[in-house]
Amino acid sequence: MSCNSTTTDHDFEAQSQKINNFLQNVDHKIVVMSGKGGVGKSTIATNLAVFLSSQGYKVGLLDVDVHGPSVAGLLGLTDLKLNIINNRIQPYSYTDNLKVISIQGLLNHPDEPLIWRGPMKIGIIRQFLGDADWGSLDFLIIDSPPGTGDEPLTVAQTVIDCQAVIVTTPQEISLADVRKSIQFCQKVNMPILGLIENMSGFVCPSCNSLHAIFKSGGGEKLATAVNIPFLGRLPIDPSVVTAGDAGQSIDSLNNPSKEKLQGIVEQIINQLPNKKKGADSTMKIAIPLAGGKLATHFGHCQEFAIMTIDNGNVIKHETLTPPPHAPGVIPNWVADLGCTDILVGGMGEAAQVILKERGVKVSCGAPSDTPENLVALYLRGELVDSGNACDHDAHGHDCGSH
Ligand SMILES: Nc1ncnc2c1ncn2[C@@H]1O[C@H](COP(=O)(O)OP(=O)(O)OP(=O)(O)O)[C@@H](O)[C@H]1O
Repeated sequence: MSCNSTTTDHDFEAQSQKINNFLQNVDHKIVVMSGKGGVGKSTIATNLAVFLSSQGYKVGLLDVDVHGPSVAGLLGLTDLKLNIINNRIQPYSYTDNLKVISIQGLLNHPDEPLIWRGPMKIGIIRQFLGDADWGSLDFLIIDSPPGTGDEPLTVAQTVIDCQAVIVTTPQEISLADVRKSIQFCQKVNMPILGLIENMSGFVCPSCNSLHAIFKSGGGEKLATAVNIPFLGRLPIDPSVVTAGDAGQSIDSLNNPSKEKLQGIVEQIINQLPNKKKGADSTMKIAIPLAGGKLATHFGHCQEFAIMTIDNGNVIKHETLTPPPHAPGVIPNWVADLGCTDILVGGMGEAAQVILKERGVKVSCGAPSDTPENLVALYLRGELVDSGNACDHDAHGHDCGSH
């Protein structure tokens, strides 16, 4: 192996580690795919992200359609520019709950075409995942270009636990391509959350009756035939085009399309294994303290702040003394308290393993600050998990991991 390839392998591994660190802090990863172009995949991905974030979930929306990014335009961000700080991409905060990354934010001009081959596309998608400060998320929604090319394949191979939502229109020609998408998901072992039939009939604005212009019901029949959940259908609605062109979400419409999409979002949430997590759930966050601020020595801290959060508000703040330090005792004590999350400076790997096995989300790399400030940063998604296990050799101390 040449020196160059060793360096490249090493860089790839290092980036894979960063990607996995990020993904560990995302509860649900969903890629929106379609077999055919122009079926409304970006419209659905973008609006799914908007609807979920307006329900209080922390959502990241990632546009991996390198050649035809649409997400920024659909959100009215035609002059989107992404900042890079310390070599890390800063997602655009559309709202407090919705962060967005699209290749468009890195172009000099929105109309500039990208003439890229596979490896470059794979590289930028991996950077969007591993070298971006997303913070922790309830949902990562990924808008993929149509078909089964480099982009969906990179997502399937890189985003562990990713699930697919497939969008189709009712015509046979579109359904034929969707069968390919379904087979693609099966081949790469990516679970399918379900199928959405878009542009399913036209509701006449004058008489309110439904006209099956492109037929209707084909998507549902296909979903039943291949035994995947049918998530719902959206009719052809001229106001969806007007809203999309104006950079407004379907949430702003107050018409049947909004209700239909709301129903689809509920179906998606119902399909998720962990659906109680997120906006409506209560969180219990543990923070090791010394002198009222985060203690860097997790295993030997004086006390723990235990903050209970309900719908984004701190409703209880306790200060508890942990049991004496011994291998595995403190991580299990934190889990026994019912904590859902723990914020630490660094933590030994063994302690991290115990906590993760017991369903406690670990966020490393928190600065020495008061629990109130740290929780506020964490809830805003601004506390970035460094993923660092404690380096014992460097610090010469015991983090309570053994
Ligand atoms: N239900 C709908 N009713 C009417 N128009 C719609 C509907 N859904 C999407 N559209 C419109 O169809 C066009 C294509 O939508 P969109 O860009 O979301 O498709 P896509 O599948 O992501 O396309 P691409 O192949 O470029 O990725 C847009 O103008 C959008 O506003």
